[in-house]
Amino acid sequence: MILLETLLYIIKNGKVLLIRKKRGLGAGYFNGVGGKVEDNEDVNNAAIRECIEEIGVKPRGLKWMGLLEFWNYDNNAIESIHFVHVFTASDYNGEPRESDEAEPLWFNINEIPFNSMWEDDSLWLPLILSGRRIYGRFIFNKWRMISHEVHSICT
Ligand SMILES: Nc1ncnc2c1[nH]c(=O)n2[C@H]1C[C@H](O)[C@@H](COP(=O)(O)OP(=O)(O)OP(=O)(O)O)O1
Repeated sequence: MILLETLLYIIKNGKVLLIRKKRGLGAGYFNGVGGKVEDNEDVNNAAIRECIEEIGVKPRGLKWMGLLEFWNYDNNAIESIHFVHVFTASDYNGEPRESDEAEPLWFNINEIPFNSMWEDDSLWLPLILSGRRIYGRFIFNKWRMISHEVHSICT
């Protein structure tokens, strides 16, 4: 199964808006807003749609910040490959609100709750939050990370 997905981080006044995911893959973890890109949708519009659906705000000032690959194995068999386009946004319209998918919460940029996030996040999210564009590839077995690589994208 190959999936095309998005992640979006709204960064404003030295804080980043994360969600506590309430259901599905990664439930209980903090993450950016995001999810699967739909048919006939580009990745920018998917990132905007997921943000509106999950926390009720329309992000503004979107910047493409990189591509992450998550390869998940179940022992020797590939279970899923996720190609995830990552964005930041500098502002938004509306007021963040909870949905059945997500609870939005602001964190200081230097107080990200990495202990309650996907294991890979601490390897790349600080780079994105400092304005670097990146490519990352993370290999998991049953969603436990077994190897990784992270590179800055030359601009
Ligand atoms: N390992 C890792 N680190 C950080 N982020 C993620 C992962 N694996 C992941 O899947 N993700 C991200 C990528 C996506 O943004 C979400 C998963 O999206 P999901 O909730 O499955 O997609 P939706 O389209 O919102 O879900 P449904 O509507 O189908 O329930 O996690």
